[in-house]
Amino acid sequence: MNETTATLRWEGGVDGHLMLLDQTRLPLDVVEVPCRTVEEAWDAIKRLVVRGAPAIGVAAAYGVCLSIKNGEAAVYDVVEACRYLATSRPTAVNLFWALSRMRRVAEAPTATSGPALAEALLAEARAIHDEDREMCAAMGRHGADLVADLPEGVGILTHCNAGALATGGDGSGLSPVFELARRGKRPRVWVDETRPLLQGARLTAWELMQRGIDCTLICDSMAAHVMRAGKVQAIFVGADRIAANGDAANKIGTYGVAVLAEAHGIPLYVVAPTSTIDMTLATGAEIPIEERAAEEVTEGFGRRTAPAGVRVYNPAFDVTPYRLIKAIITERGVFKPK
Ligand SMILES: CSC[C@H]1O[C@H](OP(=O)(O)O)[C@H](O)[C@@H]1O
Repeated sequence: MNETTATLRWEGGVDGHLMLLDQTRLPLDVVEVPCRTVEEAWDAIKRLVVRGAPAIGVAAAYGVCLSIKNGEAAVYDVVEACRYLATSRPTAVNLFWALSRMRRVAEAPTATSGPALAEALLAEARAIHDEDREMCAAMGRHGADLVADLPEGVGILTHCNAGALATGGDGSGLSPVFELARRGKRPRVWVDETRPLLQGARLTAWELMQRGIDCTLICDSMAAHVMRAGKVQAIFVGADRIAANGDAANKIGTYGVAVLAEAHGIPLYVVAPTSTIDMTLATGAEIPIEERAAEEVTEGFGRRTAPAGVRVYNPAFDVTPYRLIKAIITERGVFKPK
């Protein structure tokens, strides 16, 4: 399959709407779905139709623009849209960062209303999207530069999906992998399937195969064996929120990968735009961790694999302490947690 459909895009002008590549349908179907109301945008974020911290932020910014009616925007509607969209998912700080930018447009002392505010809101959402594209490219360069001395055929392990599907551009955690491939390094990627929602199996493997990059899908439980066999020289993951001390929240299972990485002397790199850094939180202990429905574990993708009524704990993220992170790669450069 060689599909190149944008993760998300705005169609039309101030009376336009948001188009999303429905990530719940991948890899079997490449389907775009429209969001024409703020409520539809909320639902798309909640159900992971669009997902990944930067992509959630960009989608929320466009979601605020869906409060525009007949080409006119009203401050009250914008503020209400921001409040509502902020309740969709709690962990990815990019969501709140993007919504605060949109709200500032409406509440600025020089703010306008009606058609002028509508144009200003759409311009801000487009700016957030364009900036994300640029950040993705920069993270790819910085990440590839950091591991430039690794040999051709370097083994890289990934967890979850931090590719183009998780951003408004060409990815965060996967961006250095794409850049290494462009530089002829022929990376060999070991893709954690990433239970329970299988973002690795469904999305990362799909993205890598789309680009002809060597990848091998493994169950999460196989990562230790693969590392011990010397098949992994570096690990790249994304992040949903990074605290001031460098602790990073990412998809559940990342902390376990980080502990395994330390045990095997393999560097683990977190790749995230600075919009993912939350300086209001001193440590990762304060990062809100989303808990999701039990059915994602007991009957993922419609097939029951656990007894009815079994108790389930389904945290969608965990926190990797900074001491297990070799470096944090952002669009502004590489930071090594002290
Ligand atoms: C580039 S951020 C990607 C980040 O988001 C994913 O979570 P979800 O799929 O639930 O949105 C995962 O934590 C990825 O690392």
